[in-house]
Amino acid sequence: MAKSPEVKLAVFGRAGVGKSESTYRHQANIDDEMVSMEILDTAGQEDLLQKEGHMRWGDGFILVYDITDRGSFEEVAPLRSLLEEVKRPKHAPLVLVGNKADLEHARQVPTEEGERLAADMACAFYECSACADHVGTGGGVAEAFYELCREVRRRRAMQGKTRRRSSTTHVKQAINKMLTKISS
Ligand SMILES: Nc1nc2c(ncn2[C@@H]2O[C@H](COP(=O)(O)OP(=O)(O)OP(=O)(O)O)[C@@H](O)[C@H]2O)c(=O)[nH]1
Repeated sequence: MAKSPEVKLAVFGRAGVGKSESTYRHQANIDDEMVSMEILDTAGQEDLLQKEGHMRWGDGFILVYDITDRGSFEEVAPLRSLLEEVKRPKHAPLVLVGNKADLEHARQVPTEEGERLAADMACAFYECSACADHVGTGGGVAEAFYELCREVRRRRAMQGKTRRRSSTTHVKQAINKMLTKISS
């Protein structure tokens, strides 16, 4: 089985949304590849400088809100804007997670709103329950991490191709120059 390089993932979200419970597994077999993830569980209370530092550090990002806390949902879009600013001109791979899906009776954010926000941010969306003892919400936490790893890998593969293409272009240009010189 192939061994892939480490993927650095950072989990962001308001205090209490369930980020610690989300940092769940550090090695996984994803699509027949062993992926080791370094997962940073940021503190909900960190200041701007710390947030920016963690955003620069990460390869991929999980933005978490609590479906029973509308305020935590409203903090997602500003987090995403900061992420875009820090990573510009690149777009950082991310997934959106609505946690505490087991607390349906206390829901404040409808699933459709989460889906809409994810569509606006062009990322995958999961509603899940990070509670270890909760069974039945489709194992969303692990799947969210796996999908993020896949997205990081897809981007790396694309960047590799672009780099290879551009270095081939340079070689071709150099050969053309030499040939022009020789023939003139
Ligand atoms: N019902 C329910 N409770 C959860 C879930 N995930 C986390 N919790 C609870 O929510 C509380 C806060 O969870 P944490 O993981 O500490 O939250 P956090 O986002 O790491 O908070 P900070 O470290 O303060 O930023 C804890 O009591 C958890 O047990 C969930 O999916 N369902």
